[in-house]
Amino acid sequence: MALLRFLVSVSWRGIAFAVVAGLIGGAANAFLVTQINSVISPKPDVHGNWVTFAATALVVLITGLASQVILTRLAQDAIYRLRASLGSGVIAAPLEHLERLGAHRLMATLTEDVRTLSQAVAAIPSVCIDAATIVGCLTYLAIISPTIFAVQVGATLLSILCVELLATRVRELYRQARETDDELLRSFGSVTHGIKELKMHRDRRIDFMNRHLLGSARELRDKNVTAGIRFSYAQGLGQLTQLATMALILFGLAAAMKLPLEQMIGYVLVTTFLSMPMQNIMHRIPDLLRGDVALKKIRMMELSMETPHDETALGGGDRLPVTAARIELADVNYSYLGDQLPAAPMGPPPGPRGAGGPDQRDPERAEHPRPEHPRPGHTGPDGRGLPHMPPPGMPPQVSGAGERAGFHLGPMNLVLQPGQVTFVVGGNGSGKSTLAKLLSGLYLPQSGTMSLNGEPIGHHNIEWFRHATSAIFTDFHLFEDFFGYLRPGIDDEVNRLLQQLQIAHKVSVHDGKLSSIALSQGQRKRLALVTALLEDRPVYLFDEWAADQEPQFRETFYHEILAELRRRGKTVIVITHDDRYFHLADQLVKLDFGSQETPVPEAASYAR
Ligand SMILES: Nc1ncnc2c1ncn2[C@@H]1O[C@H](COP(=O)(O)OP(=O)(O)OP(=O)(O)O)[C@@H](O)[C@H]1O
Repeated sequence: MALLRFLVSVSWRGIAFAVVAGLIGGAANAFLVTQINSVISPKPDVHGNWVTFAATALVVLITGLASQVILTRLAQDAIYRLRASLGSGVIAAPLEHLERLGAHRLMATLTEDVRTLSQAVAAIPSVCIDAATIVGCLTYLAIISPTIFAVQVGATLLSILCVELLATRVRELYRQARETDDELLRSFGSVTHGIKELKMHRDRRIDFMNRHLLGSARELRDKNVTAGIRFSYAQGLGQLTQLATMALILFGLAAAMKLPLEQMIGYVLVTTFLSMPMQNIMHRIPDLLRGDVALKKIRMMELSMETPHDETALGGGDRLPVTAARIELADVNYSYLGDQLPAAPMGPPPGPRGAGGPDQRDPERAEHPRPEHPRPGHTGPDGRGLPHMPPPGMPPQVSGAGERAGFHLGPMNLVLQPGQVTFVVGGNGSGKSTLAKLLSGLYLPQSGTMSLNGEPIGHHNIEWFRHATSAIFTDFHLFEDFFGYLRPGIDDEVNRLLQQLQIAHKVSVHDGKLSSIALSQGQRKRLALVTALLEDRPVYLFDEWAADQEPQFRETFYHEILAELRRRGKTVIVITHDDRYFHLADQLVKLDFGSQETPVPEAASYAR
């Protein structure tokens, strides 16, 4: 079971201790049964006395407690590691992979899967202890009557088989329910983000509720109910098998084989002792099945630190950042591949651990190998071009049924110089933001060369390249703290910038923490600019930054802030639709449906 492998991977020593303690406990439990048996048996055993009973009970108590403590620690440690690994995994995953997964899937994994897995992992300690007790009791049964033992074990295996057969279907239902969870989370996302629209439009709201939110919720409920009922059948079947076995032994086997009374008493005692742990295990199985599904889902998300595209392995982060940046793009192409899942984003080649191929490290991956990530200009194993990817400069192809055609940007050829302001312009969806993600190092070109000060950029130095740029994207996030900037005098620096950007009356900073971020969109963008200016990096990238600013401050931005950055030798990239300011650019890059238009010698020709 993937769940157990996961727990063992956290600490096999801990598991080994817990298992040994559990087995001792199980054996002590069995011995307890012999003690009771010796007292109530028609031929009382002289060895059975209260001191031995008390000593055995103490062993049962201590070993049970010890394995419970060890396994609880282990389970919580596993959950902690999982949370830590998922958190870092999200940060480490390439942006394009996260974009393809979508926020709703990420949220479902970070909340639902982790919660489900926690429940499953937390159930494992008691399951282990119960299993040890069952082993102990069955061993005792084997000693008192090998015949009864054989029948009992046969019947137990039969009921396990019945439960397992039904559990396969139940597992599949839980898997489907988990997929529906993604949809439900997507609907909840629409509720929170689209609350204004839903409130304003009754018919849309009703339709949305019925078809999406309630639809997914109903489906989830039905799947869970069906799974629960099927599992109850499985439990019933298991119980029936056990009762039938008991009847067979008590009323058939005992008479047929003339089993002595002591053996029968021992058997009854053992089954009484067994019923509790067996029931416990049965009740925990749904939790374990759901946990197994959650773990597989987490692995499928490819967010684990073990994945070969782990960005923490990217190079160049420890190099000194450049002070002036000349960025050159030569025949650079980039394509989105639609939204198929699971995706195999670009990433550095697998490290030494992956030398045997990722499939060797994870048997589940071997079952579901990740598709190759086709790149423009690359060929498939048969030597022909791979599907979906247009050759450089060509429009995207419409792919097979159910897949959305991607978008292609390029080939891009441009040079961005220090002390130069470049405007990137073009219609909606022409690829400006995609170019911004390339220029800031969030995406890597799929073909062509992007270089910084003459050094080609790849996975080996992408972190170094990213550190050259301060970017404010259209969908930027504002942190309340100035993470990573806590240097002496930071408050004064920030407050001075807040004054300059005319928002000091709305927000202040104390110990690197902003007093508020409940601001208008324009004010929030000014705060983002504060962070960017604090970074003082050689490249500044603004994606439609001025669009939400009042006319007066827009003037300040284009005439003063950009001029100041140019004067300080910064390489400035401004994505804008505002043609009133095009004449202020040193260079204009115009995009049209992903293609770069022939450079216009006079930037002013775009001006009104
Ligand atoms: N993560 C993504 N996955 C797949 N396709 C994407 C993704 N992001 C953008 N696209 C597609 O790429 C194209 C270019 O998008 P981009 O955001 O670069 O355009 P833009 O020029 O910035 O547009 P706008 O002016 O409207 O902001 C669009 O057709 C869009 O559908």
